[in-house]
Amino acid sequence: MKLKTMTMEWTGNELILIDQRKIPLKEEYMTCKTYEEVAIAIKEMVVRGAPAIGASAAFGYVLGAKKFNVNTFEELKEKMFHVKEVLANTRPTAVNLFWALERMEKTLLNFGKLDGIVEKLEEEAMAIANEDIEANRRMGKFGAKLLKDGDTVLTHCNAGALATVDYGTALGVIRAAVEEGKKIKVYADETRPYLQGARLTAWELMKDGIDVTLISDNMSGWAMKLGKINAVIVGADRVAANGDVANKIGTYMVAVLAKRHGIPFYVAAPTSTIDLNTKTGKDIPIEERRHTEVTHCGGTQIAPDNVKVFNPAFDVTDAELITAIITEKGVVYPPYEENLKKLFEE
Ligand SMILES: CSC[C@@H](O)[C@@H](O)C(=O)COP(=O)(O)O
Repeated sequence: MKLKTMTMEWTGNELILIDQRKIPLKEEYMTCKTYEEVAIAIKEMVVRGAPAIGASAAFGYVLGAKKFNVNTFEELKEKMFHVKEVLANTRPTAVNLFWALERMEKTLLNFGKLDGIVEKLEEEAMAIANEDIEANRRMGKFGAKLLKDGDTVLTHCNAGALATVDYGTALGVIRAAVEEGKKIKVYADETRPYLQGARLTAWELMKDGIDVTLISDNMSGWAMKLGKINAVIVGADRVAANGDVANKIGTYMVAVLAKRHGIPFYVAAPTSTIDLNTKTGKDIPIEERRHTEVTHCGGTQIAPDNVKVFNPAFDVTDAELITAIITEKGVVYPPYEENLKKLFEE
């Protein structure tokens, strides 16, 4: 079983990830042969973006199962509880990570025997990856209907092919609209402090020949006021049952600005990102990352030594600021509590 996209390659024995820390200056790859290496790749953001993290963790789980020379299924089960824990203890906010690991563990437990388990787990990881590509394409088709020829879309962070197995969520919607022949321009927030917009979104869209203009985060309000933006589309790391959305830090600010200017604010997220077990945004764990992400830029110190820093990697946008959530099962409008639940009932 094999899979190869721009973001990741599964060879059957290893997971090869494009090193997203190096883009756009270098195209380098990290080869993970063990589940521990996959955990490091997720934690250090070699791979990032909710669905890409989920699929990588699933392949990491397979690498874990391959590693152990055990005699009984019980022994394997014990070892795999640990593998799951190591992979889960990497990044707390994106629910796709836990969703994928739960799915892998359920497959293991349901299979219940040693013989053939690695193949079974590999099949499941491949399904997770392929379903993500399929979901993004479907989301793209639904979302493209919300855009008209000539629109300029503002996006935040990178919710593109690099953040997923392929095609992207927010950028998937833009790609689909462009594929339909619509002329769409994109404004990409640089997305301080980690600069996923400047480094990844700009790179990815330019590679595809999609018209992209880079702005720093503090320019989005002014760009809206000047009438340059027709819609905002972002991805999500976790959608709570009431429709609150955790996404890259700065998303909330953009949503407030969009409301002020009467611009539709869309979230594109597969159902694997919707977490009905998390009631509201208040219950979503927000990752805090190292202070050097704020005090340094491209390796250069830009702030005084020992300055105090607050570096939450995500924020929560209240459901009331969100015009619609685009999923692979269709576009969901308020009331979210009721309508998100329906997605899982069909
Ligand atoms: C399709 S990806 C959606 C989100 O995961 C994305 O917008 C985001 O916030 C990524 O954060 P990151 O910290 O780069 O993993």
